[in-house]
Amino acid sequence: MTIHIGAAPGDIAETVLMPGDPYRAKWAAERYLQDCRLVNEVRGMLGYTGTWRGKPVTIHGSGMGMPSLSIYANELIRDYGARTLVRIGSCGAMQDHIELRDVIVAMTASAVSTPSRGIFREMNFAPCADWGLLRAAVAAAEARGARVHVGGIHSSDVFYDERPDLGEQLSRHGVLAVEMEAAELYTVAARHGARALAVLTVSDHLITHAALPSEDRERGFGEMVEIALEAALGTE
Ligand SMILES: O=P(O)(O)O[C@H]1O[C@H](CO)[C@@H](O)[C@H]1O
Ligand SMILES: O=c1cc[nH]c(=O)[nH]1
Repeated sequence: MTIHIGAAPGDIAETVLMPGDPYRAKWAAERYLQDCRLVNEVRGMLGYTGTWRGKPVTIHGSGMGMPSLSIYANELIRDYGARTLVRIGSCGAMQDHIELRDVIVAMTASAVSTPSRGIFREMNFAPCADWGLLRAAVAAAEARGARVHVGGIHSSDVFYDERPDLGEQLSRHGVLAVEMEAAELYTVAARHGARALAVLTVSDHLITHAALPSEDRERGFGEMVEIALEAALGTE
């Protein structure tokens, strides 16, 4: 057990899928895993471990925002031995050609700051995805005919953005979408020699203001989960 995870040693698989929403973790675990059991519910941050195609996998919530994700990623890697962490999240599209429910695979994540920012002092560290996971996720997405976009995203500290000028500059520089965790996930994973990737589903559009309801954000993103499972486990 750690401060924030009640799982016993050995209860967490080396491969962990991490949605922000703990109820998306429950939905995905019950839908996709065999022999799935609850391994954590401290603070309501649900985590489940089971198997997918016979391979062990944990699906564990990260909470919203990088400080929350950072706690879980650190404990999962350092205390439970997680080696592959794939975020399965929602995001807001920042380009005209992207549509609701499209899948985004994040090569890199720009951020004003991350909980790891202090380590780098004057350096602007560039958090990046694990290449093998990224390649496998894109292959899985293309094989199923998903509408998939691969590129940079923005990991924001805020959902309600008071700096539209910043988003405009990022859109202008080709950033595909905004979410709130990937930059710290990539940074923590890199620090500990683990593999990380974010596979996201577009839940709302910052240009058109189209948006999906919260029920879809909890239970409507099966394609993303399947792509993440295939990327993390299908190639091992
Ligand atoms: O759907 P999840 O994975 O929570 O991700 C996105 O949704 C939350 C904001 O509504 C933030 O956590 C953001 O990153
Ligand atoms: O962080 C997020 C997630 C979805 N949509 C947004 O606009 N921001």
